[in-house]
Amino acid sequence: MPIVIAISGKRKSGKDYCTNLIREVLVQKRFDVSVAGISHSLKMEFAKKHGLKYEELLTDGPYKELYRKDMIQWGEEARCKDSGLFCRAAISSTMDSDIVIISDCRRRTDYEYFSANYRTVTIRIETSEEDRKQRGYQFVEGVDDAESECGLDDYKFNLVIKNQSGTDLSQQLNMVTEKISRIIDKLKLPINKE
Ligand SMILES: Nc1ncnc2c1ncn2[C@@H]1O[C@H](COP(=O)(O)OP(=O)(O)OP(=O)(O)O)[C@@H](O)[C@H]1O
Repeated sequence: MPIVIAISGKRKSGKDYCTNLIREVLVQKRFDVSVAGISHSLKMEFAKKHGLKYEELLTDGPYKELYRKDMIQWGEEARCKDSGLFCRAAISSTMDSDIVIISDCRRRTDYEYFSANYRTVTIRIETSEEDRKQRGYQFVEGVDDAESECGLDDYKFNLVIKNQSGTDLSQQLNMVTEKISRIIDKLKLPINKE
């Protein structure tokens, strides 16, 4: 069963950017690492259920816009019935990996699902509002004040990565690999044999 690194952060905090860096440093340490996304699994399930084009739903083009409202509503209803549904779907195809990075946790129920089912390390990506704006962020009412953006604001994360200008990321990435290596040693997991 994989170890889960559950990443969260505000829009444009750099979740994808840091996910890639974390994946790279762990691959360098010879771990078998997969990356999965909860929003991708929602889109996949929505596409299957409604006979739509999954790949097109991943883009920011007009196709996605056509279905955006229905997809959000369907996702909320499905989550109400089963809060772990999209988390389960996201990780299901990566079970053979040593480590799975979930790049887009947004809700307490996401962290609850992974923590209840996997050895999970929660990582928050933090950045300044100024940096987010430079990366294209603009406040949108109903989005940036919604549960999906604010639900984890007060969560006690295992690690916090400061991904903002003037901050060195390499030292922080070392903290991640050290934490993961300690967990693997402690659990005596039969991985990373050289
Ligand atoms: N430390 C950094 N140095 C340079 N560019 C960065 C850094 N962090 C993020 N970026 C850039 O900022 C943009 C937003 O980052 P990213 O897509 O990783 O954010 P996100 O949190 O995943 O966003 P969203 O919530 O919208 O999916 C990207 O173009 C990314 O390359």
